[in-house]
Amino acid sequence: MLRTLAFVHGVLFSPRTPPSVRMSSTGVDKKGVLADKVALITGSTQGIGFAIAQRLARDGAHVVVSSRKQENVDQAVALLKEEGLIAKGMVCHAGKAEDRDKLVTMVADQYGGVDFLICAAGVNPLVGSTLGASEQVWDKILDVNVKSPALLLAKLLPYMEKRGSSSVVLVSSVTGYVPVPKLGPYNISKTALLGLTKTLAVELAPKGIRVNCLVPGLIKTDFSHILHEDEAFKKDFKNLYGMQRTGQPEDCAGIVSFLCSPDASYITGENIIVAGFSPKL
Ligand SMILES: NC(=O)c1ccc[n+]([C@@H]2O[C@H](COP(=O)([O-])OP(=O)(O)OC[C@H]3O[C@@H](n4cnc5c(N)ncnc54)[C@H](O)[C@@H]3O)[C@@H](O)[C@H]2O)c1
Repeated sequence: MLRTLAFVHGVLFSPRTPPSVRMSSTGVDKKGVLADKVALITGSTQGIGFAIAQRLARDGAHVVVSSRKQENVDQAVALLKEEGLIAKGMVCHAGKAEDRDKLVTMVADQYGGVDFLICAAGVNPLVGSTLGASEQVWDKILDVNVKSPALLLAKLLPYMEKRGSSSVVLVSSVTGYVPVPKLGPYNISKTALLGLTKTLAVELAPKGIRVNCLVPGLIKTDFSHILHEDEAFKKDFKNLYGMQRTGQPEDCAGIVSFLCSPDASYITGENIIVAGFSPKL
């Protein structure tokens, strides 16, 4: 007699598999596809970064969350631990070299390095004309959004190449494909990340490190609150692209877990759009 089988993210369960085998009393999926792996996620105390950290931890990884303020780091770690997940945290302003160095030292001391690096930290200090942007604005956007993933990865590289199956996920935006007016330097930084993904994927492939890119569309977070408060924009957006719901941070998390998992072991250099539409069409 045929039994119904469920395939859950690389693990096959029959309906008779007791839930305790899948999920321990602590909430961590001990047999999770990312079990015993270590993931470092920048900009991860809320929004998309937090949803990714939570998902990777639910899939078995030890996660290290970070952002600019200690209280936010503490709160995010506490939330993850409340769920029985394995999490640590450290303050890291992604644009500051000394903060990046401290983070690298911490993960090297505690875990001997990391298997996965997810760069979710991103800023946009300007709504206005591209050519009206000050040099300070350009520097801030390019420092945090574009340079910091490359500089952090450079420091982590000696540890990541030893792990054997490392994965990096950069976080771009559909504005990198389809520029949103008045967000010029931000749009440009997100296009640069598509290029950074391609270049690093080729450069790091011989070292066994895969580099892919998450490309979110409009996702409901504090970062995008101005757009969500604009009812006319949201109506046009829904009419134009069809999906009648708003993207949530969790919509971006499963794909990152997949990109880190062995199921994606032959996938590198890809930009994967999670936007409710495809700007490539
Ligand atoms: N929300 C969207 O619609 C959307 C769409 C496309 C791309 N993105 C990208 O997704 C990423 C996450 O955005 P979000 O919407 O989750 O924002 P969010 O504001 O909800 O969360 C951003 C997180 O990054 C942290 N952060 C901000 N600046 C930082 C810095 N300099 N160093 C370290 N941490 C920093 C914040 O403290 C917070 O934890 C960003 O790179 C953003 O560009 C967001």
